[in-house]
Amino acid sequence: MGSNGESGKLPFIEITEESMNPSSNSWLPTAHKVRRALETNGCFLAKYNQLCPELHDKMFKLSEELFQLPTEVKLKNTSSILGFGYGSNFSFMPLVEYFGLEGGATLGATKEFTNLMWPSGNDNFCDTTYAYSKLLSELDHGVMRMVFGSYGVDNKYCDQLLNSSFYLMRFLKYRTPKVDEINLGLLPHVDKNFLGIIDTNKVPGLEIQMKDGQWITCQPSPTTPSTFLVIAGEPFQAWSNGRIFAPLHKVVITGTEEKYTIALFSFMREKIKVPEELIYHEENPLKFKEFNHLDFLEFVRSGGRSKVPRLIVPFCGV
Ligand SMILES: O=C(O)CCC(=O)C(=O)O
Ligand SMILES: [Fe+2]
Repeated sequence: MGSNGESGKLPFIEITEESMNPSSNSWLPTAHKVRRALETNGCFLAKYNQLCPELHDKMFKLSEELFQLPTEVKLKNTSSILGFGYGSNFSFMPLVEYFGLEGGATLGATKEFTNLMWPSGNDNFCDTTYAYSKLLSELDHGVMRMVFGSYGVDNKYCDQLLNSSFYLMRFLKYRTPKVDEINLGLLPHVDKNFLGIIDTNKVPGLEIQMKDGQWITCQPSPTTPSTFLVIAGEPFQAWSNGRIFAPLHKVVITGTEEKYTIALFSFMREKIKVPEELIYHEENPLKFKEFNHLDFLEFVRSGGRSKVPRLIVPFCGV
């Protein structure tokens, strides 16, 4: 994904191996940029060369193979958590179809998913998916460490939270609309994960609403490979006492080509609690009570709330 046209508005930040190392000179300046971007609009484009274009291409080819499996096989991908398994044929957004690899970026869960989809094995899918998701998870954790560090939050607290994280790797495919069919790929929503890393094939369609209300298109650019969208979800907003913005976004399919997306979403097992460093009792009092991330997902699922875009304030706002 890259920037051009309207998506020029998204900051573009280079995250190198060196700048991900907290003892390097470039770490803190990069951390401040990352934090400012997430506070301003809740997302930015990360140029991350550790994940090379060859691995990206290989992963997207395998994703096409995954979507070619028979429906009865696809339906075996289930989960007790809303949106974590296989989904398709939604009347309100008919173009999208997706799989969820729960426990993404771990070899065990990747093997389990592969064996469920290909009972006779598919080592190429398993090895590539694991290598790819591992690199994306390092970017995800690297970005979180930067935000925590930029706020001056105690490292111990940061480690405790990050060590409790787990991932959902989601594979999405959007077919093109038939005549007279709506072109909405994904309803406008705000993510319920902590942080997300999004990769796409060359087909555009992701639109994000900036804090000022303007919608921008996130345009994949052939001239900037190894570029990924980093996007904050509502739990990160609560953790930061409201300083990180979690943007509304949707997918609209206008062209004649199918869009494929691969996303890695992080979730926390440890309670999410605003760090002391982010509460100034007079001017910036506590705005969110501590909460359990999985309880938040259950709150979203229950009571017919799943189409309400913003739910963190009703869930744990003070
Ligand atoms: O396909 C995309 O670009 C967006 C996916 C997304 O927003 C999601 O899965 O929450
Ligand atoms: Fe999303």
